[in-house]
Amino acid sequence: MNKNLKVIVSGGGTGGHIFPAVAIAKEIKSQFPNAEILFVGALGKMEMEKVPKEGFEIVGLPIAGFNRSNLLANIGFPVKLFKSLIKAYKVVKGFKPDIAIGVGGFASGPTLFMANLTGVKTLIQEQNSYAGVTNKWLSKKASKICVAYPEMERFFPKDKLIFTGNPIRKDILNGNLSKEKSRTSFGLEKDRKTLLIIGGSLGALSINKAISKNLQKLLNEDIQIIWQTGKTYIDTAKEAVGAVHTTRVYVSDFIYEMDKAYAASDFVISRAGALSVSELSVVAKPAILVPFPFAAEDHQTKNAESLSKNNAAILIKDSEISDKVEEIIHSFSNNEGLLQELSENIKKFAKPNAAQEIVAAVKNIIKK
Ligand SMILES: CC(=O)N[C@H]1[C@@H](OP(=O)(O)OP(=O)(O)OC[C@H]2O[C@@H](n3ccc(=O)[nH]c3=O)[C@H](O)[C@@H]2O)O[C@H](CO)[C@@H](O)[C@@H]1O
Repeated sequence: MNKNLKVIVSGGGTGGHIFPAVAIAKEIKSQFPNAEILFVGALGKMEMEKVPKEGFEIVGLPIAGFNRSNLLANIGFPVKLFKSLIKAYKVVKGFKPDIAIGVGGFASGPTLFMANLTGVKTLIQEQNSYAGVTNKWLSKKASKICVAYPEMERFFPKDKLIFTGNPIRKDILNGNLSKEKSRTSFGLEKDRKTLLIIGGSLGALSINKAISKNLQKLLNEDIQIIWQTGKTYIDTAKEAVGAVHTTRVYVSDFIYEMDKAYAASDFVISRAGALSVSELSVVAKPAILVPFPFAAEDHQTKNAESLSKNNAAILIKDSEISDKVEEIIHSFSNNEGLLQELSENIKKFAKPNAAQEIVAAVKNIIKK
Protein backbone atom coordinates (compact mmCIF):
# COMPACT_ATOMS: atom_id res chain seq x y z
CA MET A 1 0.00 0.00 0.00
CA ASN A 2 2.89 2.32 0.89
CA LYS A 3 4.01 3.07 -2.66
CA ASN A 4 0.65 3.17 -4.30
CA LEU A 5 -1.49 5.16 -1.88
CA LYS A 6 -3.23 7.93 -3.81
CA VAL A 7 -5.52 10.40 -2.12
CA ILE A 8 -7.67 13.26 -3.34
CA VAL A 9 -8.44 15.92 -0.72
CA SER A 10 -11.19 18.29 -1.79
CA GLY A 11 -12.81 21.43 -0.44
CA GLY A 12 -11.84 24.85 0.85
CA GLY A 13 -13.18 28.37 0.60
CA THR A 14 -11.84 29.53 3.95
CA GLY A 15 -9.06 28.56 6.36
CA GLY A 16 -11.51 26.57 8.45
CA HIS A 17 -11.77 24.04 5.60
CA ILE A 18 -8.27 24.38 4.13
CA PHE A 19 -6.12 23.92 7.23
CA PRO A 20 -7.80 20.72 8.45
CA ALA A 21 -7.34 19.38 4.91
CA VAL A 22 -3.64 20.26 5.04
CA ALA A 23 -3.31 18.64 8.48
CA ILE A 24 -4.84 15.40 7.16
CA ALA A 25 -2.60 15.46 4.06
CA LYS A 26 0.53 15.98 6.16
CA GLU A 27 -0.42 13.13 8.50
CA ILE A 28 -0.89 10.84 5.47
CA LYS A 29 2.53 11.90 4.18
CA SER A 30 4.16 11.26 7.56
CA GLN A 31 2.75 7.72 7.68
CA PHE A 32 3.11 7.04 3.93
CA PRO A 33 5.99 9.14 2.60
CA ASN A 34 5.38 7.87 -0.94
CA ALA A 35 1.71 8.69 -0.95
CA GLU A 36 0.53 10.90 -3.80
CA ILE A 37 -1.89 13.59 -2.70
CA LEU A 38 -3.87 15.83 -5.01
CA PHE A 39 -6.02 18.69 -3.72
CA VAL A 40 -9.11 19.76 -5.64
CA GLY A 41 -10.28 23.29 -4.81
CA ALA A 42 -12.36 26.11 -6.28
CA LEU A 43 -10.73 28.51 -8.74
CA GLY A 44 -10.23 31.96 -7.24
CA LYS A 45 -10.64 30.75 -3.66
CA MET A 46 -8.13 30.89 -0.82
CA GLU A 47 -7.03 27.25 -1.20
CA MET A 48 -5.51 27.95 -4.63
CA GLU A 49 -2.96 30.18 -2.86
CA LYS A 50 -2.57 28.48 0.55
CA VAL A 51 -2.34 24.81 -0.49
CA PRO A 52 0.72 25.19 -2.81
CA LYS A 53 2.39 27.18 0.00
CA GLU A 54 1.99 24.07 2.16
CA GLY A 55 3.75 22.02 -0.52
CA PHE A 56 0.81 20.25 -2.19
CA GLU A 57 -0.44 20.24 -5.76
CA ILE A 58 -3.95 21.61 -6.34
CA VAL A 59 -6.36 21.57 -9.27
CA GLY A 60 -9.13 24.20 -9.38
CA LEU A 61 -12.77 23.67 -10.43
CA PRO A 62 -14.76 26.59 -11.86
CA ILE A 63 -17.37 26.12 -9.13
CA ALA A 64 -19.06 28.89 -7.12
CA GLY A 65 -21.39 28.77 -4.15
CA PHE A 66 -25.18 28.76 -4.50
CA ASN A 67 -26.52 32.09 -3.24
CA ARG A 68 -29.63 31.29 -1.20
CA SER A 69 -30.42 34.90 -0.29
CA ASN A 70 -30.26 36.27 -3.86
CA LEU A 71 -31.52 33.70 -6.35
CA LEU A 72 -30.85 35.97 -9.34
CA ALA A 73 -27.16 35.88 -8.52
CA ASN A 74 -27.21 32.19 -9.46
CA ILE A 75 -27.77 32.65 -13.20
CA GLY A 76 -24.32 31.25 -14.06
CA PHE A 77 -24.48 28.53 -11.42
CA PRO A 78 -25.77 25.58 -13.54
CA VAL A 79 -23.06 26.13 -16.16
CA LYS A 80 -20.32 26.37 -13.53
CA LEU A 81 -21.63 23.27 -11.81
CA PHE A 82 -21.77 21.35 -15.08
CA LYS A 83 -18.21 22.37 -16.04
CA SER A 84 -17.01 21.48 -12.53
CA LEU A 85 -18.61 18.05 -12.70
CA ILE A 86 -16.91 17.35 -16.04
CA LYS A 87 -13.54 18.54 -14.71
CA ALA A 88 -13.97 16.60 -11.44
CA TYR A 89 -14.76 13.48 -13.47
CA LYS A 90 -11.58 13.91 -15.52
CA VAL A 91 -9.46 14.56 -12.42
CA VAL A 92 -10.81 11.51 -10.57
CA LYS A 93 -10.52 9.23 -13.60
CA GLY A 94 -7.03 10.53 -14.42
CA PHE A 95 -5.57 10.43 -10.89
CA LYS A 96 -7.25 7.14 -9.87
CA PRO A 97 -7.23 7.75 -6.10
CA ASP A 98 -7.71 5.02 -3.50
CA ILE A 99 -9.92 7.41 -1.57
CA ALA A 100 -11.34 10.94 -1.83
CA ILE A 101 -11.60 13.02 1.34
CA GLY A 102 -14.08 15.91 1.45
CA VAL A 103 -13.53 18.73 3.94
CA GLY A 104 -16.51 20.91 2.99
CA GLY A 105 -16.55 24.02 0.82
CA PHE A 106 -17.56 24.43 -2.81
CA ALA A 107 -15.23 21.98 -4.57
CA SER A 108 -15.94 18.96 -2.38
CA GLY A 109 -19.48 18.51 -3.80
CA PRO A 110 -18.59 17.79 -7.46
CA THR A 111 -15.39 15.97 -6.54
CA LEU A 112 -16.90 13.53 -4.06
CA PHE A 113 -19.96 13.09 -6.25
CA MET A 114 -17.71 11.98 -9.12
CA ALA A 115 -15.63 9.81 -6.80
CA ASN A 116 -18.80 8.03 -5.65
CA LEU A 117 -20.02 7.69 -9.23
CA THR A 118 -16.77 6.09 -10.37
CA GLY A 119 -16.54 3.68 -7.43
CA VAL A 120 -13.88 5.55 -5.41
CA LYS A 121 -14.48 5.37 -1.65
CA THR A 122 -15.04 8.64 0.20
CA LEU A 123 -14.61 10.06 3.69
CA ILE A 124 -16.04 13.34 4.95
CA GLN A 125 -14.53 15.55 7.63
CA GLU A 126 -17.16 17.89 9.09
CA GLN A 127 -15.63 20.66 11.24
CA ASN A 128 -18.75 22.25 12.66
CA SER A 129 -21.52 21.46 15.10
CA TYR A 130 -23.96 22.08 12.26
CA ALA A 131 -23.65 20.16 8.97
CA GLY A 132 -23.91 21.91 5.62
CA VAL A 133 -26.30 20.79 2.85
CA THR A 134 -23.54 19.35 0.63
CA ASN A 135 -22.00 17.24 3.37
CA LYS A 136 -25.41 15.88 4.40
CA TRP A 137 -26.05 14.87 0.81
CA LEU A 138 -22.55 13.39 0.30
CA SER A 139 -22.80 11.46 3.57
CA LYS A 140 -25.29 9.02 2.00
CA LYS A 141 -22.53 7.48 -0.11
CA ALA A 142 -19.53 8.19 2.18
CA SER A 143 -17.84 5.31 4.00
CA LYS A 144 -17.16 7.34 7.15
CA ILE A 145 -17.84 10.82 8.50
CA CYS A 146 -15.29 12.24 10.95
CA VAL A 147 -16.85 14.85 13.22
CA ALA A 148 -15.75 17.26 15.95
CA TYR A 149 -18.96 17.68 17.92
CA PRO A 150 -21.32 15.27 19.68
CA GLU A 151 -24.88 14.53 18.51
CA MET A 152 -24.01 14.72 14.80
CA GLU A 153 -26.43 11.82 14.15
CA ARG A 154 -28.96 14.68 13.73
CA PHE A 155 -27.40 15.12 10.27
CA PHE A 156 -25.54 11.95 9.36
CA PRO A 157 -26.07 8.16 9.50
CA LYS A 158 -25.05 7.19 13.03
CA ASP A 159 -23.14 4.04 12.06
CA LYS A 160 -20.78 6.07 9.85
CA LEU A 161 -19.77 8.63 12.49
CA ILE A 162 -16.34 8.79 14.12
CA PHE A 163 -15.77 11.45 16.80
CA THR A 164 -12.20 12.49 15.99
CA GLY A 165 -12.19 16.24 16.62
CA ASN A 166 -10.80 18.66 14.05
CA PRO A 167 -7.32 17.98 12.67
CA ILE A 168 -4.88 20.70 13.69
CA ARG A 169 -1.65 21.62 11.93
CA LYS A 170 1.35 19.92 13.56
CA ASP A 171 3.29 23.11 14.24
CA ILE A 172 0.38 24.35 16.38
CA LEU A 173 0.00 20.95 18.06
CA ASN A 174 3.66 20.72 18.97
CA GLY A 175 3.39 23.94 20.96
CA ASN A 176 7.01 23.95 22.14
CA LEU A 177 7.93 27.50 21.06
CA SER A 178 9.20 29.97 23.62
CA LYS A 179 6.82 32.79 24.49
CA GLU A 180 9.65 35.34 24.55
CA LYS A 181 11.15 34.35 21.19
CA SER A 182 7.73 34.22 19.58
CA ARG A 183 6.98 37.75 20.78
CA THR A 184 10.26 39.14 19.45
CA SER A 185 9.59 37.45 16.09
CA PHE A 186 6.59 39.81 15.79
CA GLY A 187 8.81 42.77 16.73
CA LEU A 188 7.23 42.96 20.18
CA GLU A 189 8.70 43.13 23.69
CA LYS A 190 9.60 39.76 25.12
CA ASP A 191 8.21 40.34 28.62
CA ARG A 192 4.96 42.22 28.07
CA LYS A 193 1.50 40.63 28.35
CA THR A 194 0.20 39.98 24.86
CA LEU A 195 -3.30 39.96 23.40
CA LEU A 196 -3.84 38.07 20.13
CA ILE A 197 -6.78 39.16 17.98
CA ILE A 198 -7.90 36.78 15.22
CA GLY A 199 -10.94 37.27 13.04
CA GLY A 200 -10.95 33.85 11.37
CA SER A 201 -9.22 33.36 8.06
CA LEU A 202 -10.99 36.31 6.42
CA GLY A 203 -10.92 38.78 9.33
CA ALA A 204 -13.88 40.05 11.37
CA LEU A 205 -15.26 43.53 10.78
CA SER A 206 -16.98 44.02 14.14
CA ILE A 207 -13.88 42.92 16.07
CA ASN A 208 -11.68 45.16 13.90
CA LYS A 209 -13.93 48.17 14.49
CA ALA A 210 -14.01 47.47 18.23
CA ILE A 211 -10.22 47.35 18.35
CA SER A 212 -9.76 50.49 16.23
CA LYS A 213 -12.16 52.38 18.48
CA ASN A 214 -10.64 51.19 21.76
CA LEU A 215 -6.99 50.83 20.77
CA GLN A 216 -5.57 53.54 23.04
CA LYS A 217 -7.64 52.32 26.02
CA LEU A 218 -6.41 48.76 25.48
CA LEU A 219 -2.80 49.92 25.33
CA ASN A 220 -3.37 51.78 28.60
CA GLU A 221 -3.64 48.30 30.17
CA ASP A 222 0.11 47.94 29.54
CA ILE A 223 -0.41 45.12 27.08
CA GLN A 224 0.89 44.62 23.55
CA ILE A 225 -1.20 43.32 20.67
CA ILE A 226 -0.94 40.97 17.69
CA TRP A 227 -3.84 41.96 15.46
CA GLN A 228 -4.93 39.93 12.43
CA THR A 229 -7.37 41.96 10.36
CA GLY A 230 -8.17 40.12 7.11
CA LYS A 231 -7.45 41.72 3.72
CA THR A 232 -10.28 44.25 3.64
CA TYR A 233 -9.41 46.04 6.91
CA ILE A 234 -5.62 46.08 6.90
CA ASP A 235 -5.21 49.68 5.67
CA THR A 236 -7.72 51.07 8.17
CA ALA A 237 -6.05 49.10 10.96
CA LYS A 238 -2.62 50.45 10.02
CA GLU A 239 -4.03 54.00 10.14
CA ALA A 240 -5.50 53.33 13.58
CA VAL A 241 -2.14 52.03 14.82
CA GLY A 242 -0.35 55.01 13.27
CA ALA A 243 -2.74 57.40 15.01
CA VAL A 244 -1.81 56.17 18.50
CA HIS A 245 1.96 56.29 17.81
CA THR A 246 2.83 52.92 19.31
CA THR A 247 5.34 50.15 18.74
CA ARG A 248 3.21 47.80 20.87
CA VAL A 249 0.95 46.58 18.06
CA TYR A 250 1.85 44.07 15.32
CA VAL A 251 -0.78 44.23 12.62
CA SER A 252 -1.20 41.89 9.63
CA ASP A 253 -3.97 40.86 7.26
CA PHE A 254 -3.07 37.17 7.65
CA ILE A 255 -0.66 35.34 9.95
CA TYR A 256 1.01 32.28 8.43
CA GLU A 257 2.81 31.30 11.62
CA MET A 258 -0.19 30.82 13.87
CA ASP A 259 1.89 28.57 16.12
CA LYS A 260 4.05 31.59 16.99
CA ALA A 261 1.04 33.87 17.38
CA TYR A 262 -0.53 31.45 19.88
CA ALA A 263 2.78 30.93 21.69
CA ALA A 264 3.34 34.69 22.01
CA SER A 265 -0.07 35.39 23.50
CA ASP A 266 -1.50 35.35 27.04
CA PHE A 267 -5.11 35.76 25.94
CA VAL A 268 -7.05 35.85 22.70
CA ILE A 269 -10.04 37.56 21.13
CA SER A 270 -11.34 35.37 18.30
CA ARG A 271 -14.27 34.52 16.07
CA ALA A 272 -15.73 31.10 16.92
CA GLY A 273 -15.04 29.27 13.66
CA ALA A 274 -14.64 25.55 14.27
CA LEU A 275 -10.90 25.43 13.67
CA SER A 276 -10.14 28.48 15.77
CA VAL A 277 -12.09 26.90 18.64
CA SER A 278 -10.26 23.56 18.20
CA GLU A 279 -6.87 25.27 18.06
CA LEU A 280 -7.56 27.44 21.11
CA SER A 281 -8.47 24.27 23.00
CA VAL A 282 -5.23 22.56 22.03
CA VAL A 283 -3.07 25.56 22.94
CA ALA A 284 -5.19 26.14 26.08
CA LYS A 285 -5.49 29.91 25.70
CA PRO A 286 -7.95 32.00 27.71
CA ALA A 287 -10.29 33.28 25.03
CA ILE A 288 -13.02 35.80 24.37
CA LEU A 289 -15.12 34.35 21.57
CA VAL A 290 -17.17 36.65 19.36
CA PRO A 291 -19.26 34.38 17.07
CA PHE A 292 -20.05 35.61 13.56
CA PRO A 293 -23.85 35.83 13.89
CA PHE A 294 -24.58 35.21 10.19
CA ALA A 295 -22.77 31.88 9.78
CA ALA A 296 -25.13 29.13 8.56
CA GLU A 297 -27.70 28.32 11.28
CA ASP A 298 -25.65 30.55 13.60
CA HIS A 299 -23.23 27.65 14.10
CA GLN A 300 -20.43 29.84 15.47
CA THR A 301 -22.63 30.72 18.45
CA LYS A 302 -23.17 26.99 19.04
CA ASN A 303 -19.41 26.38 18.76
CA ALA A 304 -18.75 29.15 21.31
CA GLU A 305 -21.53 28.04 23.66
CA SER A 306 -20.11 24.55 23.91
CA LEU A 307 -17.15 26.20 25.67
CA SER A 308 -18.78 29.12 27.48
CA LYS A 309 -21.35 26.82 29.14
CA ASN A 310 -18.42 25.01 30.71
CA ASN A 311 -16.60 28.15 31.82
CA ALA A 312 -13.95 27.38 29.21
CA ALA A 313 -14.22 30.68 27.31
CA ILE A 314 -16.05 34.00 27.52
CA LEU A 315 -18.74 34.51 24.85
CA ILE A 316 -19.41 38.08 23.78
CA LYS A 317 -22.09 38.86 21.19
CA ASP A 318 -20.97 40.50 17.97
CA SER A 319 -23.16 43.53 18.74
CA GLU A 320 -21.59 43.98 22.19
CA ILE A 321 -17.87 43.60 21.53
CA SER A 322 -17.27 47.30 20.93
CA ASP A 323 -18.76 48.32 24.28
CA LYS A 324 -17.32 45.46 26.32
CA VAL A 325 -13.82 44.90 24.96
CA GLU A 326 -12.05 47.37 27.26
CA GLU A 327 -13.70 46.05 30.44
CA ILE A 328 -12.92 42.44 29.57
CA ILE A 329 -9.32 43.05 28.62
CA HIS A 330 -8.95 44.98 31.88
CA SER A 331 -10.17 41.95 33.84
CA PHE A 332 -7.98 39.58 31.80
CA SER A 333 -4.89 41.72 32.33
CA ASN A 334 -5.38 41.86 36.07
CA ASN A 335 -6.77 38.48 37.05
CA GLU A 336 -4.28 35.60 36.79
CA GLY A 337 -6.77 33.28 38.53
CA LEU A 338 -9.38 33.82 35.83
CA LEU A 339 -6.82 33.17 33.07
CA GLN A 340 -5.64 30.01 34.79
CA GLU A 341 -9.19 28.70 35.19
CA LEU A 342 -10.14 29.41 31.57
CA SER A 343 -6.93 27.82 30.33
CA GLU A 344 -7.47 24.63 32.36
CA ASN A 345 -11.11 24.37 31.28
CA ILE A 346 -10.57 24.94 27.56
CA LYS A 347 -7.77 22.37 27.54
CA LYS A 348 -10.37 19.69 28.40
CA PHE A 349 -11.89 20.17 24.91
CA ALA A 350 -8.62 19.48 23.07
CA LYS A 351 -8.57 16.57 20.60
CA PRO A 352 -4.89 16.52 19.62
CA ASN A 353 -4.99 13.14 17.87
CA ALA A 354 -7.67 14.02 15.32
CA ALA A 355 -5.42 13.79 12.24
CA GLN A 356 -4.08 10.35 13.26
CA GLU A 357 -7.60 9.09 13.97
CA ILE A 358 -8.81 10.31 10.57
CA VAL A 359 -5.89 8.63 8.81
CA ALA A 360 -6.66 5.44 10.77
CA ALA A 361 -10.20 5.63 9.35
CA VAL A 362 -8.75 6.15 5.84
CA LYS A 363 -6.63 3.01 6.26
CA ASN A 364 -9.62 0.97 7.41
CA ILE A 365 -11.73 2.14 4.49
CA ILE A 366 -9.19 1.31 1.79
CA LYS A 367 -8.41 -2.08 3.38
CA LYS A 368 -12.01 -3.19 2.90
C1 LIG B 1 -17.81 33.13 8.29
C2 LIG B 1 -17.86 31.65 8.31
O1 LIG B 1 -18.85 31.04 7.91
N1 LIG B 1 -16.76 31.05 8.75
C3 LIG B 1 -16.62 29.61 8.78
C4 LIG B 1 -15.24 29.23 8.27
O2 LIG B 1 -14.38 29.95 9.10
P1 LIG B 1 -12.88 30.38 9.05
O3 LIG B 1 -12.17 29.75 7.94
O4 LIG B 1 -12.77 31.84 9.17
O5 LIG B 1 -12.49 29.93 10.49
P2 LIG B 1 -11.92 28.84 11.41
O6 LIG B 1 -11.90 29.52 12.68
O7 LIG B 1 -12.64 27.54 11.40
O8 LIG B 1 -10.43 28.55 10.88
C5 LIG B 1 -9.51 29.53 10.68
C6 LIG B 1 -8.22 28.85 10.32
O9 LIG B 1 -7.39 29.79 9.70
C7 LIG B 1 -6.18 29.91 10.42
N2 LIG B 1 -5.71 31.29 10.35
C8 LIG B 1 -6.55 32.31 10.67
C9 LIG B 1 -6.10 33.60 10.59
C10 LIG B 1 -4.76 33.83 10.21
O10 LIG B 1 -4.29 34.95 10.11
N3 LIG B 1 -3.97 32.79 9.93
C11 LIG B 1 -4.40 31.50 9.98
O11 LIG B 1 -3.65 30.58 9.69
C12 LIG B 1 -6.49 29.49 11.83
O12 LIG B 1 -5.32 29.09 12.50
C13 LIG B 1 -7.47 28.35 11.55
O13 LIG B 1 -6.80 27.17 11.23
O14 LIG B 1 -15.05 27.80 8.34
C14 LIG B 1 -15.22 27.26 9.65
C15 LIG B 1 -14.97 25.74 9.55
O15 LIG B 1 -15.84 25.13 8.67
C16 LIG B 1 -16.59 27.59 10.23
O16 LIG B 1 -16.70 27.13 11.55
C17 LIG B 1 -16.77 29.11 10.20
O17 LIG B 1 -18.01 29.49 10.75
